[in-house]
Amino acid sequence: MIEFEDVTKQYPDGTVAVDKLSMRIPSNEITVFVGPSGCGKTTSLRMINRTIERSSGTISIDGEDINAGDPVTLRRGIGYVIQHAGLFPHKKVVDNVATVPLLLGWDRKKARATAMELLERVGLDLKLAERYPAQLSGGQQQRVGVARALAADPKIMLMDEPFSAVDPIVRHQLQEELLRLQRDIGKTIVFVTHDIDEAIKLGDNVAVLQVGGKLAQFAPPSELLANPADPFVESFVGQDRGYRALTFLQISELEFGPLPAELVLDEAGRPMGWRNGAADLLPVGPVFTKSDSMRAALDSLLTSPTQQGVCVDETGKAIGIVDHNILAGALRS
Ligand SMILES: Nc1ncnc2c1ncn2[C@@H]1O[C@H](COP(=O)(O)OP(=O)(O)OP(=O)(O)O)[C@@H](O)[C@H]1O
Repeated sequence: MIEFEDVTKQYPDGTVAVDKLSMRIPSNEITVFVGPSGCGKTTSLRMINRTIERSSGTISIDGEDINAGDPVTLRRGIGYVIQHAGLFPHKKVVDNVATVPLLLGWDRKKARATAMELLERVGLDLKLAERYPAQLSGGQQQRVGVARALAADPKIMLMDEPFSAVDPIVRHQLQEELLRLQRDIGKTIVFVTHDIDEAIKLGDNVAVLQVGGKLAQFAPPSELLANPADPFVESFVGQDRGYRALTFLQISELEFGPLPAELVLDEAGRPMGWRNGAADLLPVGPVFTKSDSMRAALDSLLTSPTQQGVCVDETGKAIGIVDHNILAGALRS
C-alpha cells in the first residue's frame, strides 16, 4: 500500500500544488488520479518516486517512509511511464527496454531476452524491436514505454497521462491492453489522466482531485458515479453518469426474451439479419454477450434496426434478445 498522510507540496514561487493530501492506495490494483488541469495530479504522482520532493507530510510504501532510503534505490523499484513514452532516441527499441536490467548488472544476453519477452507481452510486433523509437507510431512507442517500465519487475508503476497523445482508436486499444496485462501482472499502478472516462474504465479506485491539490473523493468508479461526494465531483463525472453507471451492471441481471421469428439465423444459430419484408435483410447491428455490461446491451438495442438487442454465446449463436421493456424492468429492479 502507498499511503499519503497530510502531504503538501508548495513550489518555491509559493504555488500550493498539493494541500494536505491523505489517501491510501491499495496494492496490486489500479488507482487513477483524475481532475482538471493544474489540480496537482502530476505533482502527487511524482512525489511517490521522489522526482518531486514533498514539502511536508509523509508518503510511505508498505509502511516505510519513502524518505528513509535514497531516491535512486527507491526509483529502481518503481516503473515510470510518461506521455510520448520518453524513449531514448539513439537506442533501438529492444535496448531501450533492456536499459534498466543492464543498469542492475544483468548480462546483455539475459537483458535482451527479457526485453523481447516484455515487448511481446505488451503486444508489440517483434519485427519492430530493432528499430529506433522515431521509426514507430505513437501507440507503438507507448507500448515500448510500458515494456521499459516493467523491465525491472517493479512492484509499483506510475503512469502519467501515458495514452493522451494518441488517437482515440489506439488509445482504446492501449487501455484494453493495459487491463489485460494487469490481469496477469497485478502491479500497484497509479495512473494520471484528466479524462474521467479513462479513469472510470481503468481504475479499481479513482481519486478525484480539485484545483489546489485537494482530494474531493476516493472511491471505486461505480461508487463515484452512483454517489458523487459533492457538487464538484458530480459536475466532473458529468451529466450522463447514470448512463455510464450501466457499465457496472451485469448482463446476468437480465432476463432475455425469446428469439423472434423475424431474426434470421444461419445453420449454427448465428444471427444473419432482420427480415422486414424486403428482399435484403436488415443488418443485425452490434450484438453482446453475457459477460458484457448493461451498457453494451443498451447500445445493442439502440443501434438495432428493430430496437431489439441480440445476445450471443461464445460461439456467436443467438441466445436471446432485449427490448425496451426488458431493459426498463431490469433497470427498475
Ligand atoms: N515547478 C513548478 N513551479 C511552480 N509551480 C508549479 C511547478 N510545477 C507545477 N506547478 C503548479 O502546480 C499546480 C499543479 O501542477 P500539476 O502539474 O501537478 O497539475 P496537473 O493536475 O498534473 O495538471 P495537468 O493536467 O495540466 O498536467 C499548477 O498550478 C502548476 O502550475
